Amino acid sequence: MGSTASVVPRIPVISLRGDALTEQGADWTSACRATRLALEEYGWFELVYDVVEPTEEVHGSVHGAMEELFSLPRETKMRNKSPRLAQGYSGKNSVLPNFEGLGLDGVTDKAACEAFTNLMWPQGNPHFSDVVHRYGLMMAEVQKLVVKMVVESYGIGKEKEEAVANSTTYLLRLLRYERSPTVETNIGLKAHIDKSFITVLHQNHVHGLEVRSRDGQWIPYRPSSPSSFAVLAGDILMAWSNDRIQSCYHRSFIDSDETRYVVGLFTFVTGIIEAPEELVDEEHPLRYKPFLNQDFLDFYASSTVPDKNEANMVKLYCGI
Ligand SMILES: O=C(O)CCC(=O)C(=O)O
Ligand SMILES: [Fe+2]
Repeated sequence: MGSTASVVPRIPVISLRGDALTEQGADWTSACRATRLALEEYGWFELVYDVVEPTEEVHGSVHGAMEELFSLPRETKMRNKSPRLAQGYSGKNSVLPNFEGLGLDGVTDKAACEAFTNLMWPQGNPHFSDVVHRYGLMMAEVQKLVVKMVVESYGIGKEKEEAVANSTTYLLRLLRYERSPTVETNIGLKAHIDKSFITVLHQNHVHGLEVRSRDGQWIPYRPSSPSSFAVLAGDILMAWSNDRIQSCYHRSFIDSDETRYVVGLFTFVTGIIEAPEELVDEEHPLRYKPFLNQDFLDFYASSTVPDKNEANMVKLYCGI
């Protein structure tokens, strides 16, 4: 029997295949409960989503598309401009020397994928547009499934799930990590909390993500299969759940000589964020005033609090 003193906490792994994917399936209820508990206790989990075939081809196609995208000249990538947080082109600068990212808002909409593609390849690149659109749709399905499981496990009315689903926006971020030869640091992204509702991440075979546990230990993410997604709770989910779910604090590194590619789906909600009444009771009094996701993002962007990555920004914005 080993001591538990220095044991790194395990990450919850939830596998969705076969029966567990359908409401009628025998495992559905336990999968819903496991998902909710993982988000409540850890703020994230690994989801093995074994429903897309052939696995290697589906995921490999998007990594190939990213390779093609990031090999474009910097001036081309910089055409993807946005005043919004994390939506334009970022990285390969003194703040983020080992990182590069491009945002594609509205990825579930084919026209948005085409517009992004045409910005990068004015002569057109239907293959890229198609691959990214299909991958975005799949990730959106993953996100919807997670919302459905959480809502069901809390016993919240179906119309609330629909309300969330109908007002969700889908920002796809394509991320690339490569050790810069001119800097000492191996940091990819400094520790932070996503300002999203939910973040879904898929990486190639190169590791780098770490998530902080409640007792302050950094847990390295080592996906157990190529079909694994990391599902992270963002600040908006924390507020919506009335603090039952905690948003998760994470960071990334690049230690490898190989390039690390990550596809991230960051979802946001356009309507008013307000905890469902089922999540408010004597033991859990209302913790946040109703607010708009975009207003919170604007507040975050303009805030001058000393370390806004560490601070509980949503509490600061509308906590009761
Ligand atoms: O590189 C990763 O796995 C995480 C990326 C991330 O945290 C972000 O883009 O917000
Ligand atoms: Fe993040």
